[in-house]
Formats: sequence, C-alpha cells, structure tokens
Amino acid sequence: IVGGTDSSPGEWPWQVSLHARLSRQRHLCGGSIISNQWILTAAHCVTSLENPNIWRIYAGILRQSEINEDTPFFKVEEIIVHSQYKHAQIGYDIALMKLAKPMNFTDLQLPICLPSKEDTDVFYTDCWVIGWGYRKEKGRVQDILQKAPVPFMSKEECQARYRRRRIGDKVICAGYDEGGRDACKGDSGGPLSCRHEEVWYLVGITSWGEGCARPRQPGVYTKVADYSDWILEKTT
Ligand SMILES: Cc1c(O)cccc1C(=O)Nc1cccc2ccc(C(=N)N)cc12
Repeated sequence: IVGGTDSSPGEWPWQVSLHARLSRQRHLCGGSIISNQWILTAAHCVTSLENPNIWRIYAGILRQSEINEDTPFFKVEEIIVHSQYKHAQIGYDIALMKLAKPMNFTDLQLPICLPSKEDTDVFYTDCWVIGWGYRKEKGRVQDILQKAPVPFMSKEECQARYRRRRIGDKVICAGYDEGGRDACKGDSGGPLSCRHEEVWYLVGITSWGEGCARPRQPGVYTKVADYSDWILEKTT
C-alpha cells in the first residue's frame, strides 16, 4: 500500500496473508475470508502456482513478523481460478481457495460480507484498500498491515485514464487524480473493503494498475458484485 498507515489488531479480521513455499516461504498475496472454508483472492496470484500443497494461509495476523515455523496456518485443499482468466489487465482476475478444514471464527478471523448482484450500482463512499504490499513501485513486502482510504472512480473516468487499454466491464477503479495513495505489488488478491450502512462489504479484489499511486493512474479492482453467481456456483 502506498500512502497508507498501520492497521490496528482486529481492524480487518477478514484479511489473510497467502504464503507459498517455493525455494523459500514468503508472502505473495492477500486474500479475504468469505466463509469458514473459502478464501477469495486474485487469479494472477495463483496461476502457475496451482498446486494447493505449496500454499499456507495465515489469518488473524497484523505483522508478517508474527509468522514463523510454529505459527498455525490453514492448508489449501482446492484452488479454483476463473476459467476466462488470461491476465489481470483483461479481467476475470478472481480465484477461490478452499481450506482443507473449516476455520473457527474468532475476533481476529471473521468473514466479510459479499455484495449482492443487485448492489452493482451502489456508490460506496467509505472504501479502504489493505495489504502488506509495496509502499513504492521499487519496494518490498511490509511488516505491519497497511490501510489507505481510496475514493471510487466512474468507469468512464477510469477508461479515460487508461486510454491505451480497454477497461473491462466487471472492474472497479479507485484512486486519486493526484496519486499518492493506492495498492501496489503484494497487495494483490486483497480486499477493497467498503462500509455501507454499518456493514463492511468486499466490493473489490486488488488486481492491477500502471505502477502504483501515480497521478491519473487509478487502481483497478475485480468487481465482486459481478461475480456473485460464479462464487455461489463454485462454493456450494
Ligand atoms: C509491474 C510492477 C512492479 O514490478 C512493481 C510494482 C508495481 C508494478 C505495477 O506496475 N503494478 C502492479 C503490479 C502488481 C500488482 C499490482 C496491484 C495493484 C496495483 C495498483 N496500482 N493498484 C499495481 C500493481
């Protein structure tokens, strides 16, 4: 997260850290708890890493430094990538991870609500992007979970900003024209969480952007409300 601040313990109990054990284990992406057995993340986080056995999911943590060999984690039983996904800029950047065993909910690990598909035209005003990702383009993964408020941007304005690309229809843009606050590498797969009438909704999944927090280059998020049928089909 660029231009963010430290989160507090339990502030975002649906946020998880996805670690993969390759040559060494490290944080690769964020994800969101949507039920006691399912995590929602970005397809680009898991493509070419679709062997469930290399993944370790950490919930209820604030700092990456809390993680060591003794830290409990959730094993992954199944990874489901959207069949139309090719790469993030095209869209369909959404994936599900099924936990090997259902988790118990605690104050530090709780699910976030999914927006219903009728909510596709709610204009959310209190949205935050969260993650352990880079604080600048040539950065590195952060220790303390960062948060930044980001305002919604209309599709038209977003398409105008990304002239050379066709902005997909199932995405949301959010960011500041002057730049300065945005998600970045390592935040991918994490939630764009919006509070609406006292309830938090998983409105977006951090997907891509040209650089990070650049002026007039907003963050692009998978629009979760447009995938509610897909999520229900795959998780029931
Ligand atoms: C390609 C690249 C890097 O190598 C390092 C840092 C950023 C980038 C980059 O251009 N964009 C990105 C790469 C990977 C995930 C990203 C997630 C969010 C955003 C965002 N701005 N909302 C940009 C991303």
